[in-house]
Amino acid sequence: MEQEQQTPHKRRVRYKGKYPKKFEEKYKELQPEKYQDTIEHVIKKGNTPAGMHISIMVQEILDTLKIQPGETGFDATLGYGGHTKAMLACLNGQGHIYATDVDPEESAKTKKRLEELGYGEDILTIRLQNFCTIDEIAKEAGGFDFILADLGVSSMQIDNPKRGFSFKVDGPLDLRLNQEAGISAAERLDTITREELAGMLYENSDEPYCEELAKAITDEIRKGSRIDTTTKLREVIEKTLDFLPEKEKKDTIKKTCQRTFQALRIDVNREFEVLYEFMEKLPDALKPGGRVAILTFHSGEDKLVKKALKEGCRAGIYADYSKDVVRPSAQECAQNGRARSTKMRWAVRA
Ligand SMILES: C[S@@+](CC[C@H](N)C(=O)[O-])C[C@H]1O[C@@H](n2cnc3c(N)ncnc32)[C@H](O)[C@@H]1O
Repeated sequence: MEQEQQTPHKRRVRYKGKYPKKFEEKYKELQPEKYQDTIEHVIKKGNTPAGMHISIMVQEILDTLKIQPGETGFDATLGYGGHTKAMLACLNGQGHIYATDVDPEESAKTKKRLEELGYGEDILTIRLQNFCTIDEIAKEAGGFDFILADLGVSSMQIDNPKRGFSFKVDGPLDLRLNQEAGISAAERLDTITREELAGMLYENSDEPYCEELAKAITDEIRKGSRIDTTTKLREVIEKTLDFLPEKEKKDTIKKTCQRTFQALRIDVNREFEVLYEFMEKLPDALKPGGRVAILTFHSGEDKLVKKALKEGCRAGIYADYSKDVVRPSAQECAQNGRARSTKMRWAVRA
């Protein structure tokens, strides 16, 4: 008799209560191919399934970029690949998209996912590279007919506690888009001066309590207590703002946590520097008549993009650009809370 193949039994992830709460416990959401019903249910409730990213303003981007079969495009921020997939569909099998991301962990998963959908190297080239190297990629591609940049972080990165992006869950205070390069936010705090930290909080996220926070954080570190987890940083913020009246304390602490984490993320990933470089190189990467759409998520990014496009248009580099910002619909914001802060700007190369 043939021996029956023994596959080791894998125990279901254990969690307290009726539904899993922690990222790593959400085993159904983390296997979307197997649990499609769960994914649909989570999205319908206005949430993003663990390990997934819901692409923002997809239709508005496609309307702006007007992609035609045979064209060559660049997706500067691959992420989960939702926008890339929608743009690839417009090519209808003819043309090519180049895409970059600096996150080795997530871009490997996205590459595999898109390959399984039939988007191989013949139509899609994925590079683990910073989008500020757009000039090198444009040279290889012979210029682009369309370019998309959906700035910031993906939901997979925010929700994974090991990445340290969220003050809501405990994890190492890392905040790097690429955990294999550079230094973590905890390491950055180890040696930062009070003045430098106050400046960073103010410049990167307009933090009104930048002075108080910079003092509290650097005092804590000087006492020998490293701030190396998301919880420790949140606790210092809570203690520093404890003087606030009860009725505004909770909300202000939440907003201060958001701004502080954002400021550190911008710093460790040099987000303003690389965005500035990208905007400088953008005109030469676009073919005449080529179109670009850029999604930003905070005022610092938006100001930088707006200024570059406006000056470019004045100088005759762009034939047209978005005078007003384009926002996601109320319906999209209701379905996906993470879309609420999105602003889209576009331009057409002269
Ligand atoms: C908002 S997500 C993009 C989501 C994507 N559009 C989608 O539909 O799934 C932003 C992505 O850009 C990547 N990223 C951020 N800054 C980058 C940079 N300077 N160069 C390359 N990738 C970057 C992040 O790692 C993240 O995966």
